[in-house]
Amino acid sequence: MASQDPLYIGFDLSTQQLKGLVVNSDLKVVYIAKFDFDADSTGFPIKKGVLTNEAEHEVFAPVALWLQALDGVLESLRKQGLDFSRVKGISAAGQQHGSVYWGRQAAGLLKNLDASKSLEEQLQPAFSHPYSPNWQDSSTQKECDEFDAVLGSREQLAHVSGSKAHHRFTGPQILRFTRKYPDVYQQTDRIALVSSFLASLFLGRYAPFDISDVCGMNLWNIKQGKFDEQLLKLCGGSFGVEELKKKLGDVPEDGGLHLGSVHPYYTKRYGFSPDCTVIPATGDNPATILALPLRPSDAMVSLGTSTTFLMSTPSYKPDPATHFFNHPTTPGLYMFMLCYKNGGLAREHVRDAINESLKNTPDQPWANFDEISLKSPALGQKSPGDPMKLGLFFPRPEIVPNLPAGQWRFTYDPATGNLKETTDGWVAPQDEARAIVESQMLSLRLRSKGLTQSPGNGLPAQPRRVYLVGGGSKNKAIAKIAGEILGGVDGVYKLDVGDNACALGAAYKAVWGLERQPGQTFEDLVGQRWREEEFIEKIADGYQKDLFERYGQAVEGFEKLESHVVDSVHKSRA
Ligand SMILES: Nc1ncnc2c1ncn2[C@@H]1O[C@H](COP(=O)(O)OP(=O)(O)O)[C@@H](O)[C@H]1O
Ligand SMILES: O=C(CO)[C@@H](O)[C@H](O)COP(=O)(O)O
Repeated sequence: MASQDPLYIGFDLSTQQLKGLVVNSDLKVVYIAKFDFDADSTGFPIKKGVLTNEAEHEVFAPVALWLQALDGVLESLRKQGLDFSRVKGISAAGQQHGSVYWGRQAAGLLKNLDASKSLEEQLQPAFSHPYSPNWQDSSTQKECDEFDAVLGSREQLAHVSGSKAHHRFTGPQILRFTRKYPDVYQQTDRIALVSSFLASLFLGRYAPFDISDVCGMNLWNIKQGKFDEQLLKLCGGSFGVEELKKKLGDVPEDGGLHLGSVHPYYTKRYGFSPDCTVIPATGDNPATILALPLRPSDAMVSLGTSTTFLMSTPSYKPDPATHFFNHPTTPGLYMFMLCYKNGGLAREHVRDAINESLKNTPDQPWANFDEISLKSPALGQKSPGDPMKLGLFFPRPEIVPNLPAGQWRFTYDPATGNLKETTDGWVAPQDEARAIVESQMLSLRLRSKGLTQSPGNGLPAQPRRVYLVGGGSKNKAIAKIAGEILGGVDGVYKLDVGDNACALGAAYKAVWGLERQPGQTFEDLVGQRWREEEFIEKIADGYQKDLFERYGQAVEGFEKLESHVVDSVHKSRA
């Protein structure tokens, strides 16, 4: 490859870090830089990337932290030797649902960015509110009840917007914001999503929302392709629809649109070419499905701070228990998603309890967790007639199902259907290593069964392949259990850049945006350049008949268990 061939950068502004990843036109990764919020930032009292106000169930992140991180990542790429003048396109991914509140000075400050100062030094006055509500926030129950009711039912809201109301979704968050900070709302010139905020920083002016990420707001009417007037009316509250529309801006349909060139801040400070083009930034989950030419029969499980289950599908089958978004690049396709708050951090909880109980934290902190989960029998059954051990492990309030923080442990006898809430027979924390992974995977299997199909040969419905991405995809013990439960006739795979899949998807979006032929789809372009042998690795078997059937029985027990816990929690609240 000639040294002047074009390069593309994808950024990933997630919960715990900002990453920047550079690829060439052959889709090969040539540079990676990471700014870890807890470890690398200065001046923010954050933990795992966020601040919390437990009294109001609020979780939020300081926006200035992200400004510091962006200069940090660009500096790091410079130190690694990246020649920024070769970068032809930029795209990005942001943690979904988070909102950024630009104040009246923002447009001027963005336009006049001064390359002799850092972004953090000059942009702090640009925000009417210094914090971005985070996807882990659960302060909006009242607003969610209003969203679920406004179109008649939560089913109808899911039908229109792709999801029932969720605490973290931007519409309910904005409505609460109008009530908690009415003056600040009035002083807000523009509301961004984390993704469009990042694109705005590169453009030096407000960037529009992306066609996929806009579906994480409970405001976008997916079938009509526009904001829903009734939902806007509710969300704008006493300030009205027109005021809100102005703050939200337009949403272009084309995920590969050329939004404009990078601001001179980046040409002067880092040596970007003045014609480096900014392509719409999308959500971190939509970007993740762009990390490979995903087929409708494949499933992706992102094991990040959240656990998400992702599929690309031509069928729109909204349901209050799941999410549908527009596909980030391809009209006519949708992204199906499940999202769990208790993903990586909940697994870390069990990992730490195990290391503590063994009074031994190895250099590889997951070693004990992995060893124990692999030697524990499936479902805790030492012999086939034993009851199955099933549980829910939620150190934080959960989204799926909507439950407060807590731990619930059961035994289930599939022969009689008998489910018993008990800790008898459980050895804590050891039994929890396998049980927490099983619990997370059983929930995914339960909720995705409507979208999977039989791969033929009389085999039961299941994904063709399961791709693991995100920080946890390095973990082969988790991969093995995932394959046993979810199946996958072709096996369980991880991407070569497994924990950077989201930034990779954003970088591929930039390649597609700049290099596509007229009418060429993302799948076609990436499919042609994709080199499977180099880019992915099979890390575990998928479908194994006996285990798949046994876990099929466990799914039935798990479904009962969840409704039992949901009922008892709701009764105790009533
Ligand atoms: N070897 C491992 N085994 C299991 N989980 C891991 C391992 N390494 C990292 N993780 C998990 O990855 C999570 C971070 O994933 P990442 O995708 O980078 O996060 P983000 O949600 O910020 O994008 C951490 O919370 C950690 O629990
Ligand atoms: O809320 C969701 C999806 O609905 C989360 O998946 C966020 O998008 C943040 O994810 P990570 O930081 O775990 O990547």
